[in-house]
Amino acid sequence: MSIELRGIHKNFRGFTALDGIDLDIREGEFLALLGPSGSGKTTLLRILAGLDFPDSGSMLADGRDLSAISVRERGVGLVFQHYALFRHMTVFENVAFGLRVRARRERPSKIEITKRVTELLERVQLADLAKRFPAQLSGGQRQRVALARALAVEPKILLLDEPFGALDAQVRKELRRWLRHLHEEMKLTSIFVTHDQEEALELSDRVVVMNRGRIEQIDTPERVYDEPATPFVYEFIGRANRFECRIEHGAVHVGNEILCSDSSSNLPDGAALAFVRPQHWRLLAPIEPGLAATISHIYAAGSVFRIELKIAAFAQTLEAELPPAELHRLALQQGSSVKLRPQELTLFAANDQRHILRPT
Ligand SMILES: Nc1ncnc2c1ncn2[C@@H]1O[C@H](COP(=O)(O)OP(=O)(O)OP(=O)(O)O)[C@@H](O)[C@H]1O
Repeated sequence: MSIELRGIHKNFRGFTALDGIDLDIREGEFLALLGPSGSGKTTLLRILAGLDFPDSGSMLADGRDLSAISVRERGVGLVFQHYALFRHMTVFENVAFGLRVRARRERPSKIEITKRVTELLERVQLADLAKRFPAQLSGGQRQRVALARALAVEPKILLLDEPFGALDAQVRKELRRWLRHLHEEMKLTSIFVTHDQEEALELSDRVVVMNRGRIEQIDTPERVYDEPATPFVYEFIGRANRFECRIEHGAVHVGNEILCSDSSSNLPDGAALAFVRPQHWRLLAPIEPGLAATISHIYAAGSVFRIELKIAAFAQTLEAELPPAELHRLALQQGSSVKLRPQELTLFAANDQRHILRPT
């Protein structure tokens, strides 16, 4: 099912939860709604599910007015963070529930229900646990039951609200990969709410970054990370060093220092925000030109080292990231003096126009 949202607004007693949402959801895609707490993700999902209604705006599903289609007819499968499984029913009965309560003329036969539920339990790798009750399952298993139950009614669209939010990191990682495979195998259209950027980037075809009831960017995971459309997206996705700066004749000034300059670019003069990712700093010997900095801490972080630096010229702590070989080659340690030069820098000038500079 494809969905087209235009100008969706939603207020709760004077508080604007959604502030003009325009969004096209394509058939077969996996879309992540990503944003901080309170940005409107759940409200948007509830509106799509038909559990809530917008104050204004239009919604079309395959060209039909979605608001005129009842919740049942919308064909949505819903999975929430807190698995609302029926405690007194077995896994099998939980999954069969949505089919058994259908009106007689729409209800599949008993044999068909058994066949469909058995197939689904195999798909979610729970066939062996069909006779167990929810209390006898792990959190991850319960969420797979919740998913099988949502899928039993063959939804046209699957809506998931932080379905793995309550699970520990390892189980969460496994389940999200598994969910991605399931999405492809079953040719679903899925919308997944999360405030975990890693989850959104790993899972989805496109990420919708939300902030204060608005969409900041809709793009592929690569592009929201490499080419953030706004300062908010830059800081929300991935690690970032942020500078308030001034642009004068192609030079980016921070305090009395020059972060980089590129006279060939047509940067507009004036105030701007500059961002540098930790892995985009070059750390150089103190005799080289660049920002003078002192290493205040070095942390081992898996396959890289995170380096905290203090800039002498202005009160700011920065973060750089280096592979171990580079750290050892430069013989860097706590207290070392270095010069810093950005290899890549993103500037948001007045009117939010974005410029990506890659000084040589
Ligand atoms: N029924 C309601 N009554 C009043 N305010 C509400 C209601 N539902 C949501 N809100 C408010 O609307 C805003 C958006 O809420 P929403 O649940 O959509 O955010 P979210 O991005 O899903 O956040 P979280 O990640 O914390 O779940 C919040 O400030 C919330 O307090």
